[in-house]
Amino acid sequence: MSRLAVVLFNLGGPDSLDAVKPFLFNLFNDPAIIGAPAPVRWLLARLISGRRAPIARAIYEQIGGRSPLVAQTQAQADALTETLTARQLGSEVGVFMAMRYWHPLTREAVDQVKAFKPDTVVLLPLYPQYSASTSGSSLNMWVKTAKRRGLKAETHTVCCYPTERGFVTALAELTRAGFIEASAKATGAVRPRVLFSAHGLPKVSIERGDPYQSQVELTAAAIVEEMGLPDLDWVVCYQSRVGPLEWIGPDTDSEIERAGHDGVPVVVVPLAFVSEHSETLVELDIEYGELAESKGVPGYVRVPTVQARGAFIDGLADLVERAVRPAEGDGCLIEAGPARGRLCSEVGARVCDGKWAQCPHVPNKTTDS
Ligand SMILES: C=CC1=C(C)c2cc3[nH]c(cc4nc(cc5[nH]c(cc1n2)c(C)c5CCC(=O)O)C(CCC(=O)O)=C4C)c(C)c3C=C
Ligand SMILES: [Fe+2]
Ligand SMILES: [Fe+2]
Repeated sequence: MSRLAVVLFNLGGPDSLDAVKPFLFNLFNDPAIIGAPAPVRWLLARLISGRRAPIARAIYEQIGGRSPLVAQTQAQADALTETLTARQLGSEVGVFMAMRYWHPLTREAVDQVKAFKPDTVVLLPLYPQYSASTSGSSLNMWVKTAKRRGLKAETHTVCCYPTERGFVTALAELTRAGFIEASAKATGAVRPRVLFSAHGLPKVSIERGDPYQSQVELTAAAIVEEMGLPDLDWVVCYQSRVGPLEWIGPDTDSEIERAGHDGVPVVVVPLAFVSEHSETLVELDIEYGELAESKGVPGYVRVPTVQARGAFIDGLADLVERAVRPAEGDGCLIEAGPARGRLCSEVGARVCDGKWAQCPHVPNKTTDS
């Protein structure tokens, strides 16, 4: 049996108030976030991070001066190590974290993986829906850094898993509990409305073919189906708009206002995050909670993220297993790009040489319409 390294991709988060500005600089200096050429991007990143830092520091002050994202990702890594070891997927299994914008950064993860001397590496984004600005950015950074630092091993990449069974089951269970809680706050025959809230994206990214929005919609529909409640009132909406560009909608805050107007309680489900951080603990819990109150929404329940719930971790383990041992008929062949001829599983695609190949199982809004 061989040595298996699994690398979890995530965004990272500031571990102190002093780290907020350099974290933001790294974020805005990412070509997947600001597409300008290097020197211009560097200047813009300096400028925007300097301007945004006091606002962002005030946000992180409300959650103890740091993001809990890395600690929660570590808990996921520990749980996944246990599950994969129990499944005997390798003679030794190591699960590592590669954060895009703050420690442990990709270069630290590459060095740790290299020291582990793996035979096989599986790259596993903690973003269920693929976007070039998240999974794509992490993957590009990994490929570049691994090459530069001399990490050589057979590598498989999971692109995305918007309808992965364990992920959907875990979120459906949490949403059902939130729905019951919100129902208790409703009067008469009024039923709560479910707001599936995802991090937004500039419209132009979708127009260029980013499958993120269509995958977010797939996740929402899968959760609704799994919940099995007849005539459920639900909508997909988008939070966390930043910058001057036009972003996809509807906005989560306008959906909260609409619920106030309609007099229905809301159940807010973050479906593009798998851990807690500023966007859930501050934006959803505090800012939107206050907005709901001021708009007369009769009840506001925010569903927790899946974190290290058993069903989700089992789902991640299934993805790793299928990446290293694709079963006969498990997927289909990727038809274009450098990954041509490779298998893709039903819940994700393989990526080869750092290039994204569209999984034919995942509808892409812009190419389908
Ligand atoms: C699905 C996840 C995410 C997508 C897609 C995404 C795109 C995206 N984000 C920005 C700008 C910012 N994001 C910030 C924080 C942040 N973003 C995500 C996830 C996605 N971003 C998370 C989980 C977090 C929180 C990190 C933490 O607290 O640990 C921030 C910084 C926070 C702030 O200043 O408010 C910015 C800025 C863009 C421009 C973008 C798509 C192009
Ligand atoms: Fe973001
Ligand atoms: Fe496929």
